[in-house]
Order: sequence, then structure tokens, then C-alpha cells
Amino acid sequence: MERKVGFIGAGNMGSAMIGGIIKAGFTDPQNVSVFDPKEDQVAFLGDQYGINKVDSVESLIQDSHLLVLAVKPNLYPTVLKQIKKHLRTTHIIITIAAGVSLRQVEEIIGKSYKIIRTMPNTPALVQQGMAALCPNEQMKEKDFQLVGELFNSFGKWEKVDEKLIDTVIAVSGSAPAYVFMFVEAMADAAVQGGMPRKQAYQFAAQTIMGAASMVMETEKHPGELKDMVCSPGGTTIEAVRSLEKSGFRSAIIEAMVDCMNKADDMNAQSSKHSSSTNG
Ligand SMILES: NC(=O)C1=CN([C@@H]2O[C@H](COP(=O)(O)OP(=O)(O)OC[C@H]3O[C@@H](n4cnc5c(N)ncnc54)[C@H](OP(=O)(O)O)[C@@H]3O)[C@@H](O)[C@H]2O)C=CC1
Ligand SMILES: O=C(O)[C@@H]1CCC=N1
Repeated sequence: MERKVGFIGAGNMGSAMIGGIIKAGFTDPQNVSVFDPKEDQVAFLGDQYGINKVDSVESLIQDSHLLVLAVKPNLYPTVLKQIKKHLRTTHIIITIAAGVSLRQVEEIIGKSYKIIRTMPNTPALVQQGMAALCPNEQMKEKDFQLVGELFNSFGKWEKVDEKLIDTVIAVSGSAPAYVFMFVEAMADAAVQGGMPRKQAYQFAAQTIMGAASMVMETEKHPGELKDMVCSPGGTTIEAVRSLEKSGFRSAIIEAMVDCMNKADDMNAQSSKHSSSTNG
């Protein structure tokens, strides 16, 4: 029972987690259940991974130990109210939504449940995810270890204080989108230089993956790694000069600050909503 995982919602993020979990063999596919009103999506996941398709949230809860709430943040209050009456205190409730705090979840279902707020990202699909985990007080060490193992199956994770979660959203949850834009822009330029587009994506993506691996494996300062590419009077320093002129770093920093501010606005919105619906 311990490794039975139920997904309420299996859109972009839920299905990425499911893909990683099955590929890593965290549990048998028959131990993963999914409930989502999108029938074609559920059928696709069932065919692709051999997981259980269930037609009610009640049976999913009944048959799962780990419950992943993979619906949009605005649906959290509705879904939490719906599942509340079926929950057992042994369940581990895993939240993944931007802007929904542990406190807000506890305000709806009560404080006696094991809840862990997490922030995954879509590279989970290829087992290269990065996630943050913030457990509530009911989570015991063995519960936390189990969730850690679940998240290990689709990438890396760090335990963080919940007050850092908006920063996590900016630096990893939302960040794959900016990296995909970077790949696209690099490929566009390579196409402009005459390279076929498909080949351009390979060159751009492998270069980003290689550079990221150098940061992780050498533990050298990224500035030093950049300097190692810049030959005096060479090509790279021309590109670096051009990027600095266009405000490349500032554009990234500003984008991430906007991302954090948006997450903070979402926190405020959902907090207003939960206090208005809970008296
Ligand atoms: N996408 C990402 O990269 C990341 C997303 N997240 C978080 O993950 C959560 C889901 O986001 P994402 O996967 O992008 O969203 P999606 O819209 O792709 O997926 C949500 C899924 O939930 C379904 N759904 C709607 N209502 C219910 C319900 N009552 N019960 C079960 N399923 C339901 C939706 O169906 P329908 O479309 O028919 O409504 C949809 O298939 C959000 O809270 C988001 O903050 C966190 C990190 C990264
Ligand atoms: O865009 C969003 O709100 C979600 C949260 C992190 C990634 N996607």
C-alpha cells in the first residue's frame, strides 16, 4: 500500500511526474492511479504507461497512500473540499501548486493530515527534474523519506523552507520555459547561419545540457567557465559584448523577479479565497 500513488489531475505536470515514476520503477504501474476529467489524456497515460484509470476521486483516494494534487491552483479549494471526507490520517498529500500554502490547505482539510508542499518541474518526464519539498508538522521522517524516494525517481530535490517556494518557482518550476526559449532563439540563429532546423535544436540543446553539467560537475564559478570559452580577441567575447549590450542578464533577472511577484500575488489571492470560504 505504501507505494500506491494517486494523481488527481494529470495534465502537463502530473503526466511528467507519472512518466518519470514509471520509467524509474518507483512502483509497479498498477500501483499508480489517475483521475482526470480529460478522458483522452487519461486513456493516453493508461496506454503509454499501463497505469490505472479510475473514474472517481473516491476510489482513487481509497486505493492510494500518496495523493498528488496536480490540478490548477484555482481548483485546489474545490478539490480539497471534495476529498476531505474520504481522507485517512495515514494518507500523504502532495501539493504541487504555485501560490497555495500549507496553511491554506490545512485551513480547508484540517491540521491532522500529513501534507507536503512541493514544487516540481516538467523535466521530471525525462528524470531530470528539480524540485523543492516542504513538509508540514504531521509528516514523520519515514513519510518524508518515502516522498523523497518518489521525487528521486524523476530527478533531484532539496528540502527548503516554505518561505523560499516563490523563489523556487522562478529558478526551477517555471524556468524550463525560459530555457526552451533560449534553445529556440539559438536554433533560429543557427538556421539563419544555414543549419537545418532539426540539427540546430540538437546543437543548441546539447550545448545547454553540457554547459549545465559543467557547472554541476566542476563546481567552478559560472563566470570562470565563461572566461574559459572567451579567447582573447576571439569570437566568444564579441557575443558576450553583444549580450551585455542587450541586457541579457538583466532580462533574466527581471523575468524571474516578475515570476516571484506573480507567485506572491497568487499566494495573496488564494489566501483571500480560503479565508472568505472558511468564515
Ligand atoms: N506545468 C508546469 O510546468 C508546472 C505546474 N505546476 C503546478 O501543477 C499544477 C497543474 O498544472 P499543469 O499540469 O500545468 O495544468 P494542466 O491544466 O496541464 O493539468 C491539470 C489537469 O487537471 C485536470 N482537472 C481539472 N479539474 C479536475 C478535477 N476536479 N479532478 C481531477 N483533475 C482535474 C485538468 O483537466 P481540464 O483541462 O479538462 O480542466 C487537467 O488535465 C498547477 O497547480 C501548477 O501550479 C508546478 C510546477 C510546474
Ligand atoms: O506557470 C505556472 O504557474 C506553473 C507553476 C510553475 C510552472 N508552471
